[in-house]
Amino acid sequence: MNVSQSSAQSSVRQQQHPLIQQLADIIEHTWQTSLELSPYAIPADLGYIENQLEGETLIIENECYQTPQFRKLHLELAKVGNGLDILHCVMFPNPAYPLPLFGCDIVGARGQISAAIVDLSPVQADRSLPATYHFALSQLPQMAFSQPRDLPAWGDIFSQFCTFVRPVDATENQQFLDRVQQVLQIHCNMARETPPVDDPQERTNILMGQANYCHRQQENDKTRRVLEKSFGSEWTDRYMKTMLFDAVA
Ligand SMILES: C=CC1=C(C)C(=O)N/C1=C\C1=NC(=C\c2[nH]c(/C=C3\NC(=O)C(CC)=C3C)c(C)c2CCC(=O)O)/C(CCC(=O)O)=C1C
Repeated sequence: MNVSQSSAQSSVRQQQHPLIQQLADIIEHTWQTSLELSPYAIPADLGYIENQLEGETLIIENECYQTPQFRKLHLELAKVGNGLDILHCVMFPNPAYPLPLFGCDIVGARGQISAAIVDLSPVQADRSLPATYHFALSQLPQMAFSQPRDLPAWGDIFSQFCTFVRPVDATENQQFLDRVQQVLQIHCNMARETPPVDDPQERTNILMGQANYCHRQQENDKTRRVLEKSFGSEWTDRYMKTMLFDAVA
């Protein structure tokens, strides 16, 4: 099933910022070529969402898969009116695997990306990444971004390797794209090589780490406000808890 081609052809990404289009294609291509994808059923009303409010159309497109190592791969593209373009991506490991959480968020307004973040976030209680990841990420080439951004308080869930920037030109857009591709490829390669854990306590620790990540991400009021404006707080709360950041614990 060549999903990436079909989804790339008929996707909202054609109406979004080029960096978001390229990132969505790269993420899909890397998943297709590095992981054994299976379908992941999402509620029929949440696959493609279009909402008109005060003349402004909000379009959300969700794509989900699963693999032996990942209970959910989620790629979401959203377009708010003709102003806001968003790419959201989270890879939730199967809690039997001691793997970090890959997360990526790109927000663009009127042709300028204002927030671009990519991270492999630890689930360990001491906030450390597995040594193999730490080594691989520390080997990545240093990148210079002229406008690094400060993380909000809930951003203590991100690792020391987190890239959070406002890319200012085509060179920095390309650098960010390269970084996402490098991080994603490391993650897919590591995931394939990582055996599941048997120890019940270790599995509990993984579940707790994922739950913490999801609960902290739900503190992002920038996301909440955009969704609430179109769908109200009750819908938004359910959406953030069941589609964007659904903890299994
Ligand atoms: C892996 C990390 C990560 C993941 C997975 C994630 O979902 N968010 C993540 C991070 C993150 N996002 C941020 C900001 C914004 N997010 C949105 C909106 C949406 N983002 C979405 O995914 C969706 C659902 C489609 C919507 C609607 C807007 C509008 C902004 C403001 C843009 C700006 O400041 O220039 C910030 C800065 C928060 C701050 O400074 O307080 C961080 C750290």
